Amino acid sequence: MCPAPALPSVEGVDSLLSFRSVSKLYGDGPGAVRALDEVTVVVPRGGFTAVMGPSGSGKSTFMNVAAGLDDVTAGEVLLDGQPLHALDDRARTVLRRTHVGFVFQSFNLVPTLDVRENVLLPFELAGRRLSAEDHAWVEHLLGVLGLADRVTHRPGELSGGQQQRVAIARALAPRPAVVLADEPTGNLDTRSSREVLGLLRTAAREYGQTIVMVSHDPVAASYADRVLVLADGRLVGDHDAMSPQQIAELLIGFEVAREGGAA
Ligand SMILES: Nc1ncnc2c1ncn2[C@@H]1O[C@H](COP(=O)(O)OP(=O)(O)OP(=O)(O)O)[C@@H](O)[C@H]1O
Repeated sequence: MCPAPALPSVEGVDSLLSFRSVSKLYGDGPGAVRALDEVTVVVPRGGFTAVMGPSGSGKSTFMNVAAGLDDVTAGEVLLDGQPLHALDDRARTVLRRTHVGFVFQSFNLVPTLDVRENVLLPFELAGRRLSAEDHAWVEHLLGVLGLADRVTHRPGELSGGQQQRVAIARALAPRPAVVLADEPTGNLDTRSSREVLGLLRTAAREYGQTIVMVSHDPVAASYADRVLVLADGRLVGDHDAMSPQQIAELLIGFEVAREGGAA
């Protein structure tokens, strides 16, 4: 299996995604919600980054903005060196198709396509023929994710966890430069979760893919080599790899500080 295609490095460092003072407001006037508040961060190529934080802290907004699915209110986002705000919708779509794989909280599978067709959809959309290595990688993913005996089933015939695994296979299949995964293990049992997390770690370490994963789960985040913490739209933590216990303590610390601040 060959690594993800090499892409030019950005800004002198090998960064794939960077946020510069990014703010995102929903609505305006006194009722506006500041979902991201002056977030500045550089995500290096080939890293596995977990994004954590309480409900409503801005994690999904972070992912949507990173992918150019949502516009920022202030600041800028660069994906593979390209400032997203400077691209029109078509150029953003092309950039996403060539560089980004998604695992959404809602799996966004195509109900009329079977498992294999769903997994191969990114190739179809990009007009890309599968190489022998692509075929081998897709079969490997279907096997590791426990989907080999489900390839002709449609999403409606699968459990929630199986659908989630199809979404993960689809995101990883074309070996995109960056995979944005929002709670990718949310519907999975312990064993399937470990397999998915191991796969994401392999994608980063062995194939140089950049993984950004939102999770509430300290065990899931402990597979990452970096942990970002958001609270009220602000980046309040940026840590190297930690154990599940350390992550749990960190999150409890932030909760206590917030409650103290709110009291
Ligand atoms: N389309 C929208 N319109 C208005 N407010 C929004 C919209 N999307 C998100 N928000 C608000 O922005 C803030 C951040 O939301 P976001 O979904 O990014 O949080 P999150 O950390 O992903 O939450 P969760 O863990 O519950 O999924 C929240 O206060 C939310 O209510």
